Amino acid sequence: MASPSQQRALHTVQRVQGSSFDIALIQLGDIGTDKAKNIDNARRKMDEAMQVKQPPHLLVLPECFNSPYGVDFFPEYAETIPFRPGQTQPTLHEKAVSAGSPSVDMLSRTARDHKIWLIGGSIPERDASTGKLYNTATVYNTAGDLIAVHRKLHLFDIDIPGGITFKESQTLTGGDRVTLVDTDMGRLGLGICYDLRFPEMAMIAARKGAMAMIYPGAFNTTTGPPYWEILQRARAVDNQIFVAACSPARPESGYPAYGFSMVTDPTGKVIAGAKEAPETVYACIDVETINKTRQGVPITAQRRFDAYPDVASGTSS
Ligand SMILES: NC(=O)CCC(=O)C(=O)O
Repeated sequence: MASPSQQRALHTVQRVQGSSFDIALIQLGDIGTDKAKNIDNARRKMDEAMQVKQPPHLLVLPECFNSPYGVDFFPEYAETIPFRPGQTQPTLHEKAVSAGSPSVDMLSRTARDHKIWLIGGSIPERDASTGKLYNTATVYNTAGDLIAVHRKLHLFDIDIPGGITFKESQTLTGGDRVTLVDTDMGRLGLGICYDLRFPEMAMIAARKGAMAMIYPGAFNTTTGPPYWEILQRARAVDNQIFVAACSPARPESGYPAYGFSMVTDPTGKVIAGAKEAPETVYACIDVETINKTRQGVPITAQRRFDAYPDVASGTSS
């Protein structure tokens, strides 16, 4: 016999609150060793992405957009970000642009100039008080205020003989929390690249009402083909949410970023995507698709937490 709370859950399909919005993933090319050039290039590509008939409400950049992706580069390219994880008040635009981080300065100005929401990919971050380095995504509202950061939680430490060996932990420290961002459009979950492999983050975000998981990323030509798309579709289907992941384009040399930025809907269908070359990917995150998917296949209301009590039930708030 189901308990009263299970009975209630059986009849309540979890509806997501929010409004539909357009997203653009900027698959940047030419990320090189000249940091100022990387920052200028990102700004130019974002300006271009806004020159369409129906400009997007949210822009997303790739992982490590201001620096080559490599452990030896992180200490040199790291910037101190004027926002601490867990901070509840935004860092206002004026403070963000005067804090001495050229990347934050550019991102904050871009969000404000275009009056858009912006997930500024990620950059190597140096914590001002501990000196530790992180791989960190920053988020801006339409006034250019810095409203959230996500420090990559799971560091990319892998060793595939004959494929790729990478050890972010040689120079980086992992973050310590799942990041949810409340926007005008609704709640978003945020992860960075390797975080995509850990279903718990997306599950927690979805149970707490996120309508999409957004991942700045940089898979590579070894792990990209077998894993990049299927991981995104799995996160989307398991949680009946949208998933968007933004990569750099495939470079001629250096870390072989995979490309293939894409947006997946709550049924697991890839609704927009790029190939290897630089490109901006546009898609609509439609709340009603989430609600329709959940009504048709009501797994959000059918979970049997009585049978797996060690898995937290989460909350829709
Ligand atoms: N930048 C990253 O975290 C890469 C993750 C990756 O390639 C993977 O296979 O996972």
